[in-house]
Amino acid sequence: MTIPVIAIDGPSASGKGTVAARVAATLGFHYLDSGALYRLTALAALEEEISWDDEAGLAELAAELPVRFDGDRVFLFGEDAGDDIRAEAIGMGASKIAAYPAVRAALLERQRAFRETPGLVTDGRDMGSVVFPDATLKIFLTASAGERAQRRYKQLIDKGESANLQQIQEDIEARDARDAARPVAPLKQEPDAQRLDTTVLSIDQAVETVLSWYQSLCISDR
Ligand SMILES: Nc1ncnc2c1ncn2[C@@H]1O[C@H](COP(=O)(O)OP(=O)(O)OP(=O)(O)O)[C@@H](O)[C@H]1O
Ligand SMILES: Nc1ccn([C@H]2C[C@H](O)[C@@H](COP(=O)(O)O)O2)c(=O)n1
Repeated sequence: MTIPVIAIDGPSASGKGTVAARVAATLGFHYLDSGALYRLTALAALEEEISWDDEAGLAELAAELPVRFDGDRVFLFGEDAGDDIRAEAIGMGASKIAAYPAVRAALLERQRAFRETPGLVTDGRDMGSVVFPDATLKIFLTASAGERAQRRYKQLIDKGESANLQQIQEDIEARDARDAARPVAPLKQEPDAQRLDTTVLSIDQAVETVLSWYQSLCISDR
C-alpha cells in the first residue's frame, strides 16, 4: 500500500508549518518541516565554521547532520536548536545554501525517510515537485506579502522580540525572490498543486480546507 503524503509548499510565513502540523495532528500522521533541515544545515555550518559558500563542505555536513526531531522540538548535536534556527539570519542562510544542488541532493533521502505509516504531512518549497512527486494531495499555500509580514511581526512581538514591520516585509520578499529564482527546485506553484490563498482565512479555516480536500480524495478513491 502506498503511504499517503500531503505536500504543502509555499512562500515564507504563509502559514505552511502551522497548517501542516495541525493537519498532521488531526489525521494522526507524521509531520516533516523540511525547511528546518535547511535551517539546521545553515546553523551547523556556522558552528562548524564551514562557509555558506562552500557547496561541497555543506553537502557533506547536510548528509551527516546529527539531527533529532521530538514532537515540535528539534535537536542539533544533542542540543535544543528550535529557537536558534528560527532567527531571520538563519532563514536567509538556509535560503542561500538551499540553492546548491549538492546540498539538496544530500537532504533528499533524509526527507523521504519521513514517509511512514499511517501517512505524512510535510511543508517546504519542493515537497510536491521533487521530494514527493507522487504525493496524494499537493497544495500551494500562500498569502499576500503584506499579510505574511504582519503575521511574522505579530509572531515576533508575541515572543517578546523587537521587530520592524517594513524590514520584515523586505526580508520576506528578498527570501522569496531568491527561492523562486534558483534553477534547482525553485519556489513555484506546480500545475498539479491546488492553490490555497489564506490572506483572508483564519488558521482554522485553512486547516479545514486542507482536511476537506484530503477527505474528498479519500472518498473518490473508494
Ligand atoms: N491563516 C492564518 N491567519 C493568521 N495567522 C496565521 C495564519 N496562518 C499562519 N498564521 C501565523 O503566521 C505565522 C507564520 O506561520 P508559519 O510559521 O506557519 O509560516 P511558514 O510558512 O511555515 O513560515 P516559514 O516558511 O518562514 O517557515 C505564525 O505566527 C502563524 O500562527
Ligand atoms: N523544501 C524546502 C524547504 C526550505 N527550503 C529553503 C528555502 C527557505 O527560504 C529556507 C527556510 O525554509 P522555511 O523554514 O522558511 O520553510 O529553506 C528549500 O529550499 N526547500
